[in-house]
Amino acid sequence: METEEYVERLDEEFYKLPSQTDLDGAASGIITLQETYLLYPENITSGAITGKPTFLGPEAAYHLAMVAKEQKKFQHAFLWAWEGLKQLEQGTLSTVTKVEFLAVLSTSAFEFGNLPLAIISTQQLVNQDPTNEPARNVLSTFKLLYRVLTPTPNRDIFTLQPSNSSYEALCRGEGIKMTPRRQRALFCRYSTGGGNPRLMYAPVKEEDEWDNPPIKRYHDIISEKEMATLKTLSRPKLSRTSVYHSEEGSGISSNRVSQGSLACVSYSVFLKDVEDPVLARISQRIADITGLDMESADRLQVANYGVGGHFKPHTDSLVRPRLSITQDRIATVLIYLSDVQSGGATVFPEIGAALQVQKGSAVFWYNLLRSGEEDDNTLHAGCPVLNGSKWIANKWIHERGQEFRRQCSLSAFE
Ligand SMILES: O=C(O)CCC(=O)C(=O)O
Ligand SMILES: [Fe+2]
Repeated sequence: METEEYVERLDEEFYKLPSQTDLDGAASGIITLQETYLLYPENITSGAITGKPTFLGPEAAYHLAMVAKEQKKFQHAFLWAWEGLKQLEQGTLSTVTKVEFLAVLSTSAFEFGNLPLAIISTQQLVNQDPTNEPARNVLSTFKLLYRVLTPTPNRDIFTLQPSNSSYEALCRGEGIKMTPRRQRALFCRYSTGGGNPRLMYAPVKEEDEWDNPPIKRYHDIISEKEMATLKTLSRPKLSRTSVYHSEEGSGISSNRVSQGSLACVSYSVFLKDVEDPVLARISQRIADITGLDMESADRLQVANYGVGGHFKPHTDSLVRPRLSITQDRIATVLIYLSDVQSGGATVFPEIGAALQVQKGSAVFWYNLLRSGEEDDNTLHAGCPVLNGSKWIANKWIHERGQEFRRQCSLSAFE
């Protein structure tokens, strides 16, 4: 092959390779996972994500450290630089030098609030590179600070501390606020949707997931074949998720994280009922089970999250401004179209609930109180997927048409 032709071919292939944005997105996704699930670099390399050891060499460690530093996550920056340095010392060849790692250790230890470690790292940096004038200056500044500052306990940079976000705790399975007494009042039953003829012969398995606000789970409400059809219909149309934001207008939001990367995505699509008989069937099934009218509901939204993909705490109701004549999203039906090896639960930080991903089941709750007010307790989030691929489908049911199906209340608290 002629050189020119070869170069042309390379150009053609080049766009398929991950871009810098992809790599930064992947790194950012890994750091999100580390924060949420309290993972150290060695957990990542020994297989927390894929289930088998993942080789991340010194270059990857350095990239992760730099991305973490840029996001002011200095502990993670330190730990990744430490990991990279360890690999160099074990003899792994690398284009990143010891000096570069020591520089990251020095700044991140200082920014994190561990001055002695910052001094040790900078001292080593100067030892490695005695001509490095800026490093020598930094070292004397650190030493001076050490002498003049009132001693405070050094923050332990080697131990990850959980943040005080109840969303992240719930994702790790901590802080679930259910008491045994309340638990005893949660039941499973076969439901006919209040005597719906279509469910008389084939009642659905209904389980109380939560009491207040009530959250129900319906098991086996969609077949393997139907789930496969939804995925097949969605795949060619999936695009980065956009979320409505009253302040920002409609647009791609970082709320549901895509990061534009290969490794860390949430893609979604709305499917019309006319697209396939499966969609009309699902709408009908939801109507039968919930007893609500589907006329004003949104189209079915199918979404897929890759590793690191998540959806930050939000409510599904639109409330202000009430945009559509079909009024607000009175209720949500969230169908799980896949299992997830690890991570990805749906959590409710205000009430301390965590719903596990369970393929073929759907969860249902009201976003609005009977008074029409938004129920703040329905704030919820999709936890980052740690291992696997998560598929869901959302049906948002609107107020219009439910006037005779769900009684209103004059009390603001019901
Ligand atoms: O992914 C989840 O578990 C939650 C998704 C969600 O809340 C939404 O799509 O509105
Ligand atoms: Fe939601």
